[in-house]
Amino acid sequence: MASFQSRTASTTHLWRSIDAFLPPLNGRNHKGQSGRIAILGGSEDYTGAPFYSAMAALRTGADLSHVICHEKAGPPIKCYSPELMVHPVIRFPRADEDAARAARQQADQVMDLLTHLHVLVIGPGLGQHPHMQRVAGDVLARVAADCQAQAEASDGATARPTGPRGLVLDADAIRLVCDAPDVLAGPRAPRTILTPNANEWRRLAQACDVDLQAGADAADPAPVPSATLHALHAVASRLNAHGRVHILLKGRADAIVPGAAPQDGATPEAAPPVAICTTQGSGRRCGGQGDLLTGCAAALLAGAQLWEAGAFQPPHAASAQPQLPHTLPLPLCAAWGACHVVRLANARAFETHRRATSAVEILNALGPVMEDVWPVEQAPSEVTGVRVARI
Ligand SMILES: NC(=O)C1=CN([C@@H]2O[C@H](COP(=O)(O)OP(=O)(O)OC[C@H]3O[C@@H](n4cnc5c(N)ncnc54)[C@H](OP(=O)(O)O)[C@@H]3O)[C@@H](O)[C@H]2O)[C@@H](O)CC1
Ligand SMILES: Nc1ncnc2c1ncn2[C@@H]1O[C@H](COP(=O)(O)OP(=O)(O)OP(=O)(O)O)[C@@H](O)[C@H]1O
Repeated sequence: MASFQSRTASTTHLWRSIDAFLPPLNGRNHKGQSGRIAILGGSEDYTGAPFYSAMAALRTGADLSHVICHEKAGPPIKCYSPELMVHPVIRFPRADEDAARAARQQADQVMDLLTHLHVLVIGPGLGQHPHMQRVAGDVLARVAADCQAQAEASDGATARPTGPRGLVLDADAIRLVCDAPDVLAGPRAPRTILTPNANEWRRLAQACDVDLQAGADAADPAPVPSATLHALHAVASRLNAHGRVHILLKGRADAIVPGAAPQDGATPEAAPPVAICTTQGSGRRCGGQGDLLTGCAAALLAGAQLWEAGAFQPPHAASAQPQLPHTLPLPLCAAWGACHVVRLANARAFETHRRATSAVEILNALGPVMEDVWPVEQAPSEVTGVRVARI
């Protein structure tokens, strides 16, 4: 069995990637060009989760952050923050309505809202109500199919997909993948990061028929045991055999593993790159940290995809296609960067708030942490004074 640990991605390469695809603050971009994100989640019971996710995306540098939620979640989320655009388009069907039809119609409305967005997060606060799951499952399948179809249509042409080409799936959305493990199987499926916690991971592995006990060695001293890394690779490969799906397993050390990527020219038995994040957080394990992580990952994934499309190149750049000095998958780098900053924000919030640290303090620490990690070096504006001209 190949050793995954020996192929652990060096953080130097991870840093270089994230440095490259963090949207530049050069005053040339207009609103939205550094990332347009939506969170599909938020139900009657859970309104905090989509708020944390959407706000974390903004604090990580995305320009626009939407929440698409149940009608009863809309008012509270709108009251939490004026910065979020909240669309409470999901409602339970009336007794005289055809439930499947109502779900389809609401999914249509959601799809309309997704036009021109870069990354969609599904799951935070979605809940397990069959109607919420049905609408979200329909949206997931349609985003996957649209991305595939539009990528095929644009081969050799300049047309670009108009819906999200990146997905982050967490919490209750992991159930959707468990129920339909082929939903992301296409060779041009959206680049997807699944972010299971230990509980969700067990469910996902079971749905993919991957035995978590195979090769398990209780004496393995690695932060993430080799058997777990193999299982992560097996599950990601089962979900997509073309390297489009990455799994970020959260825990004491976070592990990010891509599925098989035959297009990289790697031999089938070669081990894939793996990123492990052991950045010091704190002992505080309050709810909502996973939600913050999804928003950060979405913003960084959007940046990565925009960078790849040449969106951050200066005008008249010699090449529209930027290059990295390595072949680490972009979602791997984005996911690792998100783990790193959320852990740092946890540690920073804990310095002040100690046992009282909760998700809102971690959210508020994200801005200072982003500035520590990626300082903004100079004022973006080229305007140095006021000029009055006669016309
Ligand atoms: N403010 C809000 O609005 C928030 C809303 N949220 C939303 O709530 C919804 C449900 O999310 P969830 O996490 O409670 O459900 P799920 O993962 O099924 O856990 C069920 C059981 O699994 C276990 N367990 C959990 N983690 C584990 C671990 N690491 N390692 C091992 N075991 C673990 C644990 O059981 P225990 O072992 O303690 O008996 C737990 O009781 C979802 O929509 C989410 O987005 C949250 O994001 C929080 C903030
Ligand atoms: N034992 C741990 N030690 C240090 N950091 C951890 C630990 N467990 C999780 N984390 C950090 O917290 C982040 C969120 O993981 P967690 O397991 O709390 O997710 P979750 O249960 O899905 O969260 P949520 O409450 O938002 O649903 C992880 O990415 C990781 O960085």
